[in-house]
Amino acid sequence: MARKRRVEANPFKEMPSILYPDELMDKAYLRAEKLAGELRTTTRGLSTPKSRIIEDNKIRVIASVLTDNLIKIVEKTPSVDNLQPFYREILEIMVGSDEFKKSLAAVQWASDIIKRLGIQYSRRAKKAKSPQDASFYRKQFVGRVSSIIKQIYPNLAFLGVAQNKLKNIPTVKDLPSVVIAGYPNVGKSTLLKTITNAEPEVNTYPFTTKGLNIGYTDEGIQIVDTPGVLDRPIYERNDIELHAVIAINYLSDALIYVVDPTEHCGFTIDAQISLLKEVEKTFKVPVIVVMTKSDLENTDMDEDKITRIENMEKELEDFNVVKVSSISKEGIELLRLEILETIEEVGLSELLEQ
Ligand SMILES: Nc1nc2c(ncn2[C@@H]2O[C@H](COP(=O)(O)OP(=O)(O)OP(=O)(O)O)[C@@H](O)[C@H]2O)c(=O)[nH]1
Repeated sequence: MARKRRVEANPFKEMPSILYPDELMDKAYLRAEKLAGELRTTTRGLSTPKSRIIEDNKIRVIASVLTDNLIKIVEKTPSVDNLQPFYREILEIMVGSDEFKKSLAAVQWASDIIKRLGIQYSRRAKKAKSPQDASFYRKQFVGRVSSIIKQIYPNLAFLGVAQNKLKNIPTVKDLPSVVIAGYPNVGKSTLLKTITNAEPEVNTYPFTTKGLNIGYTDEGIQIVDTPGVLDRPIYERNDIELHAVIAINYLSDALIYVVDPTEHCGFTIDAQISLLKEVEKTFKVPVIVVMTKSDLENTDMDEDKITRIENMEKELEDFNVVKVSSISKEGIELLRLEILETIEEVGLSELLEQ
């Protein structure tokens, strides 16, 4: 089976900090004034040629500071179309890709137009008939560029917020990855801790308020628990959650679906099986079904529940099923082996740590 992804380091890490219109104009203006000061000390009086030189230089410095800052934003921000699918979904979830694209285009537009105005006004200042004219062209230039910068204020503000949100999203390592799914309270995070023998890294992905929990097995398999993402039927999800499901889909080489046959989780076996089928259909990767809480297997049993469990066993005939208890550790070693075999089955064993 072809691997779906190669997730690289966070592509938004290089995005520069975004200056706001006033800060940007101040920066350009200060640079221009500094240069003008230097030029003035090398000249005496304000003859027409000298004033032309000063105003022309101010215009060129302002244009270049502004365009440099704007173009840096465009160049250091990954283009939406070249993003890997996983990060494209993240972008959609966190800030909205359409608005992101639109804002970058606006910044590019402003940079182009300021560059053109810079050339135009520098020419005018150079040809000015008097110091007053030269200064008038420079002021007109400053007025025009500051109104352009103000015009893209919403776009700069949007990119500033986006940069803040996106710069710290953690990298999901390019290791074979198994995603854990199942209703709330079935024992997913306890299982993750048990099979990875470590406190998982809790990465604050914005999928839900809870983030992603990631742990690593001794063999170097990445196990990803996705609280709030794969824990209820598709029809109950909003748009953002659907994008989260798609993003997680790009990460998963295999799935562990956790079923709690004791129903202590508060969800019926039927509901759990039906979510299993939905997740299996959506992800199209091998699924290991883990029947958890096996230490409680024989508690609270009545006729009804016994029938439901028997039906469940029939429903799960086609699945690879492992019974485990995170408390007594029953089945844990078997599950580890199953995971390893599944990773080998999907052709990813060469990615395992030696
Ligand atoms: N007896 C028993 N209890 C378990 C086992 N695994 C988990 N539990 C308990 O079940 C409850 C839910 O476990 P969690 O691991 O938090 O479940 P979860 O699926 O991660 O829940 P969410 O974070 O809400 O999605 C906790 O009280 C656990 O202690 C098990 O194997 N045996």
